[in-house]
Amino acid sequence: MPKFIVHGGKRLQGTVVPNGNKNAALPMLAATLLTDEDVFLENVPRIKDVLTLIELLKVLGAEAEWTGPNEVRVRAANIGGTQLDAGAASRIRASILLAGPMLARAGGMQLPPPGGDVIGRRRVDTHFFALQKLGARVIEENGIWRLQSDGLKGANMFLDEPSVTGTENAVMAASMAEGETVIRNAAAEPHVQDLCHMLVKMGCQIEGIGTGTLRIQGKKRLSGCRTRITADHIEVGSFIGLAAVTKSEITIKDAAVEHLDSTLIGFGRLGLNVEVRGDDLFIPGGQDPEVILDMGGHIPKVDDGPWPAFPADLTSIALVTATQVRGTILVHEKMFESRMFFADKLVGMGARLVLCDPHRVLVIGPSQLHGAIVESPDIRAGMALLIAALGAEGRSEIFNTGQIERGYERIDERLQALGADIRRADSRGEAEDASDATHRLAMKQADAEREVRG
Ligand SMILES: CC(=O)N[C@H]1[C@@H](OP(=O)(O)OP(=O)(O)OC[C@H]2O[C@@H](n3ccc(=O)[nH]c3=O)[C@H](O)[C@@H]2O)O[C@H](CO)[C@@H](O)[C@@H]1O
Ligand SMILES: C=C(OP(=O)(O)O)C(=O)O
Repeated sequence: MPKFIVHGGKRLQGTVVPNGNKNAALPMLAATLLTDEDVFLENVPRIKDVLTLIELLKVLGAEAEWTGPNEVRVRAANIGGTQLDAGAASRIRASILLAGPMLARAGGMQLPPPGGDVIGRRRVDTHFFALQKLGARVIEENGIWRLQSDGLKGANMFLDEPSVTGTENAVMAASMAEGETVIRNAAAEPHVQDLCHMLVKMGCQIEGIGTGTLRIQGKKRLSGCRTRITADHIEVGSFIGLAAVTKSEITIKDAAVEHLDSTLIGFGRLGLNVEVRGDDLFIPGGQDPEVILDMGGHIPKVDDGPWPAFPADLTSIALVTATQVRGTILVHEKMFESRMFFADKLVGMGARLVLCDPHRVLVIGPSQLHGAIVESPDIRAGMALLIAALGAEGRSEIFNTGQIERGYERIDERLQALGADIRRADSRGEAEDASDATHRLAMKQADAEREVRG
């Protein structure tokens, strides 16, 4: 099983450029199915989830190739298959994003349950509610969903919660539905906005992008387009946490600062100084941050919520950061039931904190972290543990790196470039798991394709 070996306690220094947003790349790849013309996506992160989704697009009959280190061309001229392999679909959450486009373009598909992070129950009711409102039929048979439609029709709907991927599915289906669709209580995250801007380039009319009400005029036919994925605000937040925990001076270039208000408020409560310089962030080194108390001297919290609130995906990073800040703060992750469980692993590394319940962790900092052997339970907890290891005294081993690499491209190389002592190792004699082997193969294929193209 691959692992990272880290010798922590070193100050890092340098500039890092965030990759394109994972959670935008996935729906935008799914949206390529909405047209029979070429779609070029720029700034696509070369991460495991993206490679898996490209595999699934190919199963459905699309041509897809890397046309640059981070550029993908997809042409879904002839959609052939309408059935996905359950193994591949269950490796990523985003397989469910094929539902909307396949209903719109091919009249349906058979969809196995999606995978994604094991961070608590992940309901899909909002997706099916929205698709049914647009006229789809959903039949569950032996754990597979059969989705069918004889033509989608625009509708006025209020989502029971602003589900991110649920909204994305609804928008993609509505983009080719007959007439107008209004989605109220829609999610408005930067990735939902990126997807909507792409659909507009493809010829669909959408009003209200970035708000909780989207008004979509469906089109019979959408065209190809070229579009760029915005910088990943979750990666930016992760690098802020990295700088804080390792007390390093780091510049984050092209950080899409227009999406960072709530993130900077969250890290601001942790007393961290982050300077916005144009579209870059500069985090001065050697900081000794102290929690900023609420008025009256009350204990503050970093808590998440639907956009534009502090992102749920950054709560794990906020937690590890809080272990290195003077004072007491509550980290409250309201959405997922098990995302905070990795707090125990931080305790094992020396952090002083109390896991109050599945959602709330009270952190009393700072504490001296020491190296440990740990396993990444999910993508963000994995990144938080990697950050902890880089700030800790001594040697750490982080297993299940595949989780981290679902979302962070070449993270070991990028950390090395900042001066981190991290290397990748394979424990000899141990078999790789199936998804790691597929990832390696897909990476090789992508590189070979690139070589052929010169
Ligand atoms: C591929 C992708 O884009 N994944 C993201 C997407 O997942 P995903 O789209 O699966 O997440 P949802 O927005 O559907 O909701 C996630 C969970 O939060 C709960 N919930 C949701 C909305 C709400 O207002 N209150 C609430 O408690 C839901 O019940 C659900 O259990 O959005 C999540 C929430 O930002 C992120 O963590 C994931 O990284
Ligand atoms: C939870 C996440 O991803 P996914 O929804 O793909 O599991 C994440 O990006 O933090």
